[in-house]
Amino acid sequence: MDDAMEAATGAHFSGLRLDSLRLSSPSSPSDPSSAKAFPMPIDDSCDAPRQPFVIGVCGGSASGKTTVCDMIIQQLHDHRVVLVYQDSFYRGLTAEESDYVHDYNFDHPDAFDTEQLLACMHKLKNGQSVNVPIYDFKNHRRCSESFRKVNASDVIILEGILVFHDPRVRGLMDMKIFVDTDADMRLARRIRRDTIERGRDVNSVLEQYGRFVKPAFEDFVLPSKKYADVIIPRGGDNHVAVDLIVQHIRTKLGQHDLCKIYPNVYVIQSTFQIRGMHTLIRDREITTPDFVFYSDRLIRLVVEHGLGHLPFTEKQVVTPTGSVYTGVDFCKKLCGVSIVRSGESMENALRACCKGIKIGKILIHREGDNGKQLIYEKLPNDISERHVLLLDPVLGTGNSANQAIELLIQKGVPESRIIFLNLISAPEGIHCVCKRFPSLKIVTSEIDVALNEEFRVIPGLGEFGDRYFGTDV
Ligand SMILES: Nc1ncnc2c1ncn2[C@@H]1O[C@H](COP(=O)(O)OP(=O)(O)O)[C@@H](O)[C@H]1O
Ligand SMILES: Nc1ccn([C@@H]2O[C@H](COP(=O)(O)O)[C@@H](O)[C@H]2O)c(=O)n1
Repeated sequence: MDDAMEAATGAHFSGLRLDSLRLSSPSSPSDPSSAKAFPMPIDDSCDAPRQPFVIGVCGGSASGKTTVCDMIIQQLHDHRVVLVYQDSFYRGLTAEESDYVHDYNFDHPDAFDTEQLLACMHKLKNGQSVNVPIYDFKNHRRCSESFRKVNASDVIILEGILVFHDPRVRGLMDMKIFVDTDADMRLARRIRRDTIERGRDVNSVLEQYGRFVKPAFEDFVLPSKKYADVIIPRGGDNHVAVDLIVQHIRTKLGQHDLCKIYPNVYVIQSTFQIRGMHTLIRDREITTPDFVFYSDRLIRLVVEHGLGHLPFTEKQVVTPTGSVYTGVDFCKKLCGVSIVRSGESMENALRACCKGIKIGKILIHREGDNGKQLIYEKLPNDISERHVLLLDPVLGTGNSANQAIELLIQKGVPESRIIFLNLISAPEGIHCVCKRFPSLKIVTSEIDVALNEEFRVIPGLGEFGDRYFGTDV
């Protein structure tokens, strides 16, 4: 069988939920003595709390801003998203203004309390919850007794006709969307909405539209369209545009800071399913069979993603319908190398994906307390001609990984042909490996917070090998 490989490659993602850095559960021992051999500078920025991703959604009245926001929120169901309406920050009318409400311009920037909006947005960006006023369109007043509590989140969407007008508000946004809907459509929707929901009659809607809404749209809203990163024609009817925006947000959310520093670090896209499996294997109460079951599932995902980073060539096949399907042919020259002992837990998943794959082993053995290390290896003779999938479920200090990688390079494997697969990586391990071997790829399923003073991954999952092979009595 030798190299024959039947692997299914999935699209590669580099994703991680923002809040996955803030887990808490028991930690795992790593190798303190070897850790001292490579002092590692720790980049504190990795542990800094993350800022939420802020999206501004602007457009004329009744253009479909709220509808588009609802669609985005629905599709981002596995992230915490909150919606802030600029309308909530309408100033309440004074008694005098109320007497002349038909002369009041609700579409002018001065109609909003922008200072209060800014204060709320700054708090939310800093991870604090806020009480947002509730505005009553029928009485043109704020509810004096009640507020809407908006919690800190991964994504904050700020929606309103003038959210691009003030540069300070614009400056808070990571992404700016303009909802562009025909004026006649906006007017038709506004007549329907304002008569049904906002207690107006058709005449007053038309009069307000001609006197204030249309001129303000031309003076303030339309000129702010130039600040948009994305313009959505036809608003909520444009499912393609919304899908693309959601994809982009997901990519942005998934980018761990370390993936930005080291472009060869890939974190598989986090889903509730993956978080659920991590929750189980990190739980110290889980039984060994369950630990093995869920670890195997996660390992399989990491292996599949790792295989997606191998080169492939175009291949055409004829389907049973007689048509030609243009696809790809997998890379055949590859092998696995597990770092003994815990790396052996990943071998089955690799074999299940790559039929007949050769798997070598590297054992790094500490000899007494003198810092000396012995390396035993059993590797394919022609390893220098292969792509290598290096297997170790936890990347802690990075010391054993570096020694294993060093050995592979000595054997003639180019650094760029090594893909290091693991379930959990500590930032220190990533720094250690990526600084020394910048063209090697790391594929992992979660990046943890840090190593503690005993060089254990925090929150981690304990000693993986012992838990997997049931030797943790
Ligand atoms: N694509 C659409 N098709 C039909 N009705 C729509 C569509 N988009 C919005 N509406 C309706 O138009 C009105 C205004 O939409 P909304 O999303 O609230 O606009 P905005 O937030 O820009 O004022 C609402 O009553 C909404 O149900
Ligand atoms: N008391 C008020 C306050 C605002 N308006 C109108 O609301 C429009 C903005 O809200 P959208 O949901 O349509 O974006 C704006 O054009 C104001 O004219 C109002 O009529 N009465």
